[in-house]
Amino acid sequence: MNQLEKLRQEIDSCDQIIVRALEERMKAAMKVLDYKRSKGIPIFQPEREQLVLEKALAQLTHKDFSREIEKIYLEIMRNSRKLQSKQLFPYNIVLIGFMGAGKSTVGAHLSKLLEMEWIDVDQKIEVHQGMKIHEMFDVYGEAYFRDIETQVVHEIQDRENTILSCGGGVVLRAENIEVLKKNGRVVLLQAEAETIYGRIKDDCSRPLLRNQMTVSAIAHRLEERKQRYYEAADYIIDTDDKDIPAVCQEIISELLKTEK
Ligand SMILES: Nc1ncnc2c1ncn2[C@@H]1O[C@H](COP(=O)(O)OP(=O)(O)O)[C@@H](O)[C@H]1O
Ligand SMILES: O=C(O)C1=C[C@@H](OP(=O)(O)O)[C@@H](O)[C@H](O)C1
Ligand SMILES: [Mg+2]
Repeated sequence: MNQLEKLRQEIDSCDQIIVRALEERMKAAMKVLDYKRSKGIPIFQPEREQLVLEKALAQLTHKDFSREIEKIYLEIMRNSRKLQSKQLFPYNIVLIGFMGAGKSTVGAHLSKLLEMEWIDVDQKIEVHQGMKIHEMFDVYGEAYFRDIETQVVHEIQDRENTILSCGGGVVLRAENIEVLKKNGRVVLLQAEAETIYGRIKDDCSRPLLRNQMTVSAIAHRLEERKQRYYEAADYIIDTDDKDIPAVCQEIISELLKTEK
């Protein structure tokens, strides 16, 4: 055996240890998951990941490698979250609610937390059409936008284990909700008109509120749509006075509470 082969053997034996250890780690993570579920303990705890990372890095004898090992560890934990999410949420998490309820922001945050894929329907429409939503309303009108919205909803219907942030008007067509419910559970994010106003008053990207950004105009439109939101919702989350991480934790615990 030449020198290179001997050195490669060293790597091979390291790989054997790594693969075995990773497999054991994943099995242990699954056991922790089952235990937490049975006791109703929050499953995704970002602060715990930081501790795990610190403990792992403290074991290093060669501090020169700490940056690389840290990156590998972050990846291990990212994959662990992904594995757990696949097990816990084999369906799509569909976020609906009025403009400013937080569907897009919560979707992005949930996606990082759960390491699940995320589609923002409005963003997909913008890419699809090569223009902003408000331009689409101006140039082609709302009816055209609604048709594209329905088209995109159909395009994404076969997805699984994905977070889908919808536009506020997705409930206006029963067909959209029917399609989204095939593989998804619908979570309604709620907020009072005053809260919504506070969140979006300076944002002019929402054409339906462009010339009527007032609490009463929001309250009026909210009232018009309320029934549709409630009918579509499998879960309802109030978001007033909750920050984004708190809304995400509540969504997760509500979804896990009930096996529908
Ligand atoms: N729970 C919340 N607490 C504070 N700000 C929020 C909350 N949810 C959303 N926001 C803010 O409100 C604005 C609109 O949120 P967005 O996610 O675009 O809503 P939507 O997609 O439902 O229209 C953003 O600036 C976002 O940061
Ligand atoms: O409520 C609506 O009818 C709409 C909501 C918007 O999305 P957000 O709810 O994410 O703002 C966007 O789809 C479009 O401006 C129409
Ligand atoms: Mg949005």
